[in-house]
Amino acid sequence: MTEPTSTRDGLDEAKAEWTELAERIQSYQAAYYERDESLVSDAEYDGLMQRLEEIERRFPELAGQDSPTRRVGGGVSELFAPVVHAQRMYSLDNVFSIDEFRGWAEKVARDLGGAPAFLCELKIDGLALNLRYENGKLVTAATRGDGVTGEDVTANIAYIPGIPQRLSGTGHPPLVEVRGEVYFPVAAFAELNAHREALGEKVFANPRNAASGSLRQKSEGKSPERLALMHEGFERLRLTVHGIGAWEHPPVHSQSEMYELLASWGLPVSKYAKVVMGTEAVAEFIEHFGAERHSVEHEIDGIVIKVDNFAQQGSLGSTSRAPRWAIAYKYPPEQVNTKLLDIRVGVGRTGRATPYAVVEPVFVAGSTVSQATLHNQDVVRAKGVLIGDTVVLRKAGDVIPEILGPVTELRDGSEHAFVMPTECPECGTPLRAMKEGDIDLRCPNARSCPAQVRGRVEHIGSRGGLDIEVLGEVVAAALTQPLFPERAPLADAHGVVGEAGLFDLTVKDLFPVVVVVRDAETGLPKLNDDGSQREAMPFQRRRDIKKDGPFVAPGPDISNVDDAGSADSNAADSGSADSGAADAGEQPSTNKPTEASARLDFAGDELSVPSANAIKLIENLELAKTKPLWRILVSLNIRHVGPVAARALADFFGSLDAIRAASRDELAQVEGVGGIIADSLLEWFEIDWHQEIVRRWTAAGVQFSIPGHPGPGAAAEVEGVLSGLTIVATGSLDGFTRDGAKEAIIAAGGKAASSVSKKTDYVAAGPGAGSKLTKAEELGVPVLDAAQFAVLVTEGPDALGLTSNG
Ligand SMILES: NC(=O)c1ccc[n+]([C@@H]2O[C@H](COP(=O)([O-])OP(=O)(O)OC[C@H]3O[C@@H](n4cnc5c(N)ncnc54)[C@H](O)[C@@H]3O)[C@@H](O)[C@H]2O)c1
Repeated sequence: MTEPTSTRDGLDEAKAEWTELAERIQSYQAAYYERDESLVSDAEYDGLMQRLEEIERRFPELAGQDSPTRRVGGGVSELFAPVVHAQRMYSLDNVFSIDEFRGWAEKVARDLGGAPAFLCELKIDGLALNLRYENGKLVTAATRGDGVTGEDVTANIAYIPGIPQRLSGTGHPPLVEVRGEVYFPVAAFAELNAHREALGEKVFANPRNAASGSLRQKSEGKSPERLALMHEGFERLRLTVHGIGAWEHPPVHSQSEMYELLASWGLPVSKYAKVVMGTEAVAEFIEHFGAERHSVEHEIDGIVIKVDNFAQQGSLGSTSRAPRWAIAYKYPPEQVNTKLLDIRVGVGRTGRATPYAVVEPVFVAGSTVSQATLHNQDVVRAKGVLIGDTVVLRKAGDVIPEILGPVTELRDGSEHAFVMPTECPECGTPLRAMKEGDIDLRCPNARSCPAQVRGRVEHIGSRGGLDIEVLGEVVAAALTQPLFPERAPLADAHGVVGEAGLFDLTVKDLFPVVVVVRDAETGLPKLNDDGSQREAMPFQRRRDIKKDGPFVAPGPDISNVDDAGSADSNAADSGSADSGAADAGEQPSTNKPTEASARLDFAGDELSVPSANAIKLIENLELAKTKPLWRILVSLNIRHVGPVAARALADFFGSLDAIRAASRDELAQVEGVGGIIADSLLEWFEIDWHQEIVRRWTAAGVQFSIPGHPGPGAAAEVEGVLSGLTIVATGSLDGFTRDGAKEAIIAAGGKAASSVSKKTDYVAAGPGAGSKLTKAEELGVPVLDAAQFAVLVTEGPDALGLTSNG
């Protein structure tokens, strides 16, 4: 028996899916076009549209006139009078890869009988506007609406700078429709949002929604403050023209020529548009602006590629939704929606308590994001996010992810506000502001808060400190074990952790223990791609590794633990629920820090198979004792004393004793030190437990002086390729951090100065260099780029073949 046609081909299922999709898309369109809210991310929306198109390709009978694929999304709100466009306004079809673009270009070339010239433009993420000029005078301004009828926003347009009420020049046609995009420059968007927030107005999630929400406003019923805010919005909007509508017999033959004509009439056209031949040139344009996306003053979500010639545009025509002579290439999204699962607080090296968002893991701009910092409780309040909200998360390139705000329309009442804890989540000490008026809260227990000790120990091992390969975040955590600090290798006889005992450690102290991996600066647990906490066991011995299973500790203490599962459940019940790492108990994971694993150490002295890491750490600590004085100074974790200040202090004074003996003035006058660092040093020396660190490190053999240094003032000159030369580094130099550039100069025997004078021999300048570069040019000081600078610090000035200043 043959099946009925409809079910045989899966038409019924397809129809059900189509209906559901179409309804969802329509509800998203209503929120987006009418209320300026994005209930889902653009990428998700585009995905739904693509799916709808796919279904319609298989079942063309489903693609009726009312399909979202056939219509220009958008409508006309009752707030505004309707305006019928003289010529229809279109949307654009999309491609999401260069290959897809090539496919489109091939089809166009086939239809035209040859490859056309393409006009490449930035796709501005704003709001489409239609300006109707009659004999050179602006008559109406309207939004796109459904493409046939738009909303009359003429009154508001008058306030937007750069939109002429009357065209300049001559030769204006009786009627011309000019189309363009109204947008917020990125900087203006941030400022507008700040003002809106201060007035208790809804904050916009992105510049496109802000442009639409700002333009589509009425003055009726607004308080004077809100009217002022509305006008501020208008005045910050800008227009870029990107097309024409009705115009009988335009006097030019191509869109690019037309832009020249419109510009001559005083209309704002884009400076980025470019006519190119061939798909490779288009691909280059796409790649170029993909990399330079953030150097453009407005948001772009892609590139629009148009057939430049009007006659060719005409022969290709349009569908009911979009022209066939243009296509939008969309860049991968930088903004996504996800769920805010929780807001937790981390404590970093300096004791700062930082709220951070735990979100449902989501892939954006090349990686999976599962958390984002929220800086402090004011920021949480300002963003208006509640735990349980759907939030907009943005990650642009390599920039750290940021929560932009909530999607308030999706709230169901189950969300709740974040309350900033009053106590340090890691040690329970009451948090407080460092200074009056300081919004950041800190844990004042600098001495033994495990979070702070862990951060300091990691800093000691870092490249800018003693540069100890094995002493990274994992080992630092293991040495200070937050779940059972009193059992940590760095705990003293009273169970208090601290770095004083670092150089007294022996291999025996380094027992296997499971640790939660955390960030030293923020104290936030690092997460795996699936959102679970990252854990590690740095001192695992070979025989501890149980085949095919999680780690189980040997030894008498855990003889009753037969598998890791029951060890885990012990941990969840263990009495340390209020310590920071107790979070671990909430995460599904096989390797939780357990009391059993934290204890296993004391299984006895026998370390028949010691951990390779443990041996390496002890060896490296031994070597570190005689590292250069500046590295030892950095390792003391004195506020503001980084590698540059530490080198200056070490070179000038030659020993920690001499630094301690110096007055504030003597410290402050050293080049690269100054008042703030001098104060910080004096404060540091006053604290007992800091003295204790120095005493114990000294007793363990750490060298706090430069052998043979002649004493304060007689800085031991480093001999090198830059001896006798003064160099200023400014701007961002590729391959060097700011401190790194100075360090490189000093290490090569040069003097790293911070201001440019006649005595300066070279200035190395990268992007962002400001007045120093100008000064260098005025004084005729040779200016080097990053590549030349790299040669200078390694091979010296001769290798550059340049003469220095003077
Ligand atoms: N997140 C949501 O809920 C939601 C809902 C609806 C729409 N959207 C977004 O809007 C898109 C659909 O909107 P659309 O129909 O306006 O299409 P579109 O924004 O993808 O492209 C068409 C528009 O691009 C604009 N544009 C910008 N620069 C241009 C240039 N140089 N040349 C020509 N046009 C230019 C024009 O205004 C034109 O109308 C979706 O792809 C999605 O990104 C999102």
